Amino acid sequence: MHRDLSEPHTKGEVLIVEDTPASLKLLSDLLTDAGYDVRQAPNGELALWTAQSRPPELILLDIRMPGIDGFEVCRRLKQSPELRQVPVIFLSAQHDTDDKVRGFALGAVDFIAKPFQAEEILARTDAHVRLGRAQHALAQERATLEQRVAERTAELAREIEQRRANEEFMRLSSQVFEATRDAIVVTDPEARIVATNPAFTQISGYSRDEVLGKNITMLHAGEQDAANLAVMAQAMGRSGHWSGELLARRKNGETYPGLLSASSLRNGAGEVTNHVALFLDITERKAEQHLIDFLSHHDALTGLPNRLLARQRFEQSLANARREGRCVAVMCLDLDRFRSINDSYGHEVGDKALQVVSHFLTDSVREGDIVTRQGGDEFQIVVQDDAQLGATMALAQKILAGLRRELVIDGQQITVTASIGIAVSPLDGNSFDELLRNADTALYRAKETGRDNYAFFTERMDAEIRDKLAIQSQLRGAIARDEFEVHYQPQMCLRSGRLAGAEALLRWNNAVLGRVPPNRFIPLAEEYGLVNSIGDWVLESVCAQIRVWQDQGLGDVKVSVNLAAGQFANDATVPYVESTLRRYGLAPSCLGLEITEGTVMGDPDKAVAALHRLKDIGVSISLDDFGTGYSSLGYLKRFPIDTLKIDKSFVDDVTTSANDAAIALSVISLAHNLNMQVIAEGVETREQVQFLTERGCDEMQGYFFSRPVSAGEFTELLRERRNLFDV
Ligand SMILES: Nc1nc2c(ncn2[C@@H]2O[C@@H]3COP(=O)(O)O[C@H]4[C@@H](O)[C@H](n5cnc6c(=O)[nH]c(N)nc65)O[C@@H]4COP(=O)(O)O[C@H]3[C@H]2O)c(=O)[nH]1
Repeated sequence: MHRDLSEPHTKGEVLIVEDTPASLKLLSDLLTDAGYDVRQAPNGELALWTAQSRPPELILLDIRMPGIDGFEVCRRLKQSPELRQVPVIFLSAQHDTDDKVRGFALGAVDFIAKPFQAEEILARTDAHVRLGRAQHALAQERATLEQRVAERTAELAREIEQRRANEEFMRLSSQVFEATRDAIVVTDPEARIVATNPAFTQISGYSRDEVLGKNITMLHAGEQDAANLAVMAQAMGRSGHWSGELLARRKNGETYPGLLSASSLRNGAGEVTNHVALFLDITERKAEQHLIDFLSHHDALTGLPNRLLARQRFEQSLANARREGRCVAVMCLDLDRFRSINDSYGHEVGDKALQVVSHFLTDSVREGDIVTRQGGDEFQIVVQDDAQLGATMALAQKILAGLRRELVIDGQQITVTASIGIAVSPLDGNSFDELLRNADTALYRAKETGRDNYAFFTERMDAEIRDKLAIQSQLRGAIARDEFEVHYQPQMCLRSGRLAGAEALLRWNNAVLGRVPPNRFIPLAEEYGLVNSIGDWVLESVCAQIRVWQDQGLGDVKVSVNLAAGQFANDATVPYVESTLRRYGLAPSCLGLEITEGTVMGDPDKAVAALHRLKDIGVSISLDDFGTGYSSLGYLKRFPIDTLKIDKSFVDDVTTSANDAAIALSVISLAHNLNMQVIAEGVETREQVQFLTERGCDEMQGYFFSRPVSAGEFTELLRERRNLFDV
């Protein structure tokens, strides 16, 4: 309820408290006339109420009044916070000193003695109103000042708090810079190093002083990782930030993978002031990652690839195999009665056995083959092979034989056998899962047939392969066991009607396999590398037999011997033929060599040279199966061949098929044009004989004249000089 005195519009507002109406009027009129705003109160209670309702600037207070007197009014005024400052002038009798003392004690500012003197009243009123106003203004100014001081103090306190917070932040930043495990490198805009932290020294091996002022690229691995560095430089130029992996180099020259986060700092004008690089040595993290990758792709017990990785590699193998026209075989291998190993020796030994087996398998396969384990005692092997599946079979046998040998684990001997199921792509499927499923089916068959065994998924293949395997194992000892015999098929000269010679045909009679036709075992002998020793044996037998016939006076019989592709390609064949003829004292004209069209056309240039070497010995050469392949006439001219042999397949229908007749005829005229002889094989009927005779064929052989017969029977033929045309 303070009045606003900033712009006083009266001389002052005065409350006059006087119980004597005449005095009250006198004072009131006097002051009103003097320009004061006057309020009146005739007793103490009203005085307090009036003052309370709006504080005056001055109170003229009579002391003696009925009810509460002036002293009490003054005392109460001084107790009121709103009115305490209002100056009080007591109105009292002239000489009452006690009143004055008491009045001043209560806070009065002055006394006006009765009877009133107008000038005194006006002077004192004026003085105290002015004084009050001055004091009020002073108080207001002080309050404003105090408020400003308080505001400034608060502002300063805030500034101090802000500065303290900044300092705390700086202290924290510097602690972070010092204590962080990330290396921090700060450079100027030209990438020259201006600051580093201790982690940088720890990671790179460089002290701060060693790198200050140097270009930050000195910390990079260089050439090996140039591409990444270029990517980073580009990103920094574009966006001012890059994070990723870089290969860094330590002071000792060692490189290490770092995880880097680089940023450019800019000033208010947007210019780059610094670059900051944070990086971590992630060598260990990488190693852990590799381990995790390894474990997620490998079996933890054996370290072999797991199904996931095996499938990936299988896909590659299959793609390669398709490109090269090869096969991919998938084997499922299961250790027989493995549970009993666990039961008898404990799981620890069982685990070790699995590890030993996995090493053994890994050592047994060829590079590029894949061995995997998919838990338990089951292993899978992916084998790259050709259509003959020789490598697959050899591997299966090698594994079975190798495992059969006793394994030594922790000093204990453990016998392990295995069963193997095999499926082959493309015949048995083209996906890893399908082949595994089929190999698994084959595995059950291998187990059913007595374990320690292998089986193919396709039964036909299984039978074929078993058959091949049996031939292979029997063929090895066939010469030693004297199981071979040479039969001779007469070859007739059509002009003279006489026996011109014979073709030597090999016969194999094996105790286990019985009679095996040469068409079956010769290609396998080629495959297993046995054809040279067998061929040598045939040549030796034939030469020995010719020697016998000559010694028996049965004439110069000319015998044609079949030369296998392996023999033809073998450099040792020519010297062997030569030395054998010499050993038996035979003229080379006694011997003919039959080479198939397929053999010479494989590599015709090489064949020309090889044929010349044979021809130089003096033996005659005939080209077998002529017409079945694709002989180039150009080469035929260059081959030093004596005789073309019309294949049985043309002879068969020579009298019934115009085509075959035309072919036979062409072969005959071609041979004659090239100064070669013609012999037809597989002649079975009189009509064929007649047809070929009429067309000028020189010689013939076939069941019409005689089947291939033993040396003994052929000796009889020679001796009797039987006319075979009359059969
Ligand atoms: N149906 C029928 N067949 C007839 C007739 N006349 C002959 N043959 C058979 O036809 C084959 C002819 O022999 P090749 O074309 O040289 O074909 C031979 C030859 O390529 C190969 N061979 C036989 N002996 C040897 C040998 O000592 N060394 C080599 N490298 N290969 C041999 O085995 C093949 C088959 O020989 P073989 O089974 O003895 O079969 C022989 C023979 O027994 C006939 O009128 N009708």
